[in-house]
Amino acid sequence: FVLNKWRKEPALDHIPTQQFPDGDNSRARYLTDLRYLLELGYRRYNKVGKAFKITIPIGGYAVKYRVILPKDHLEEIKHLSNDVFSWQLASRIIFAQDYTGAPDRGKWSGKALRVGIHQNLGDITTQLDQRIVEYFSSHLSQQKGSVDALNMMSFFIPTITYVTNALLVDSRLSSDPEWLRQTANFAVNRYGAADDVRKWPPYLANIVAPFIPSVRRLRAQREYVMEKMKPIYEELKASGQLRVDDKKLRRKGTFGYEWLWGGTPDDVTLRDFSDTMMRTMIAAIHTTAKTISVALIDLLTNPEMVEALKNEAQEAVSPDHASVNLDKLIKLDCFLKESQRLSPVFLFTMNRIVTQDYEFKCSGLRLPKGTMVTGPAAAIATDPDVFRDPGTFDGHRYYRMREEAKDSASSLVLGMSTIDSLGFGLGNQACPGRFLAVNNLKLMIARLLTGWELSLESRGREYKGPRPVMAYNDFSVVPPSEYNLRLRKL
Ligand code: HEM
Repeated sequence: FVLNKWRKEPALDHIPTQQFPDGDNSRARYLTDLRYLLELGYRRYNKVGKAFKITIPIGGYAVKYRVILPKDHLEEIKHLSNDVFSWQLASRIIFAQDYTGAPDRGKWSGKALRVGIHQNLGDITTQLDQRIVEYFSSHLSQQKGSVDALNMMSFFIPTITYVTNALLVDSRLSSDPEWLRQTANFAVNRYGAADDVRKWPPYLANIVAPFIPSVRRLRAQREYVMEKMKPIYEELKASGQLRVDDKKLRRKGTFGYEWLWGGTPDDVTLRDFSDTMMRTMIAAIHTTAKTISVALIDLLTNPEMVEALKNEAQEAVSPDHASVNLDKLIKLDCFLKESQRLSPVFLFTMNRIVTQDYEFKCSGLRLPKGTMVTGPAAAIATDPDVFRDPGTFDGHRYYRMREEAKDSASSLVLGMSTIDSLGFGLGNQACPGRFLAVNNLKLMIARLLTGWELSLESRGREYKGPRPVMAYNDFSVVPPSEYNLRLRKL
């Protein structure tokens, strides 16, 4: 069986392998130093138009290599359909879904989410702001001069869980503490279950999986979501909204489940609908929490930026504090873009599995069916031919770039994906929730900057040192937990 499995591995001998030059290619090295490996391969191969591959030394993956594509190859595949370069299949492998039982991606869900967010973004932003204010008011000290010190991920995960839930599902669920606890846990469990499964060789993983505690929890959570979504699903089905011919009207709604519903196929099942809700939460919560935690560390280790962003935020918040004009938060947008450039949540994005043999038009490179490809997001973002002094954090970098290139300034905003800015992926399978994420991030930071004096704390003392380099576990950033956010109420 093992030999058979090996033989089925797509033949990739024509693509060079990048390894760590000192010969330590262990699992531990891969998990902690992947950024370096990708940068080496990017400079050596991608920069001269060649693809390279890296071994994935983690058991349980159904593929052995990741093929990292140069920019022109990524441009070629960015609009190819999910049926040819499939994110759905890639995520099945990355999260060892066949073993863990994590929910699969519905074919319609990305588009439904993207269109729903696009059509409702104004209302979404108003709701987000109200929920953020509400959450901060009830979870942070309100007395002038009082001080809170918070572990960022421990604070922002529940904040974003609450805010996202209040937007996606109505108060039946968003006011239920058990639902909030479970939704905050999905993402951790999905990664944890995949890691636990991969400790076993693939031929044993299927037998062992049902006994692994994290897998059992994930499977139980999936059933829990379905049970909780059932009344909502039945209500939506009975409402006959899917029979409304005008697609625009179908996708209008106060809550995410309504506009998502508008984009579902007519025969969507309860399983598919509840899996989509679960996957949306998984995709939304930890990514946004990591991004804001990293950004606040970047901000508070660059004191000159704090003043600039605070002044801008004060201009953007209305005199009665009732609303925030996001169009005025240009410097904040540029700052967040720089933070994402240097410490993206994912080292690579555009993970896809090729579903048929494919030959690139731009180079003639052949990829056999079943190959996993990806785009070197972090390496491109630190390429000196693209960014001057790329290793330095420069909070005004994108502001200057936008001033210098007025015609293309719109492509430099945080939510826009381009080949040099792959933090949210690229093309028709790029993150469908990114404009919501961007507005959420800006609102949270603007509200924090105008309501509190912010600083960093390390080991109980104010931290005034340099910006720390962010660590990665496998391909995902780990905001350093030794820095707490200190807030003094203004
Ligand atoms: C700063 C926060 C976020 C980051 C950095 C991020 C990043 C990404 C990336 C890189 C992808 C894969 C795209 C590709 O490979 O081309 C993705 C997919 C996705 N994102 Fe986001 N995202 C964020 C927030 C959100 C939010 C708030 C939502 C929902 C409201 C969301 C929903 C999704 C969904 C549904 C997918 C497709 C994944 C799937 O179906 O498995 N994301 N995101």
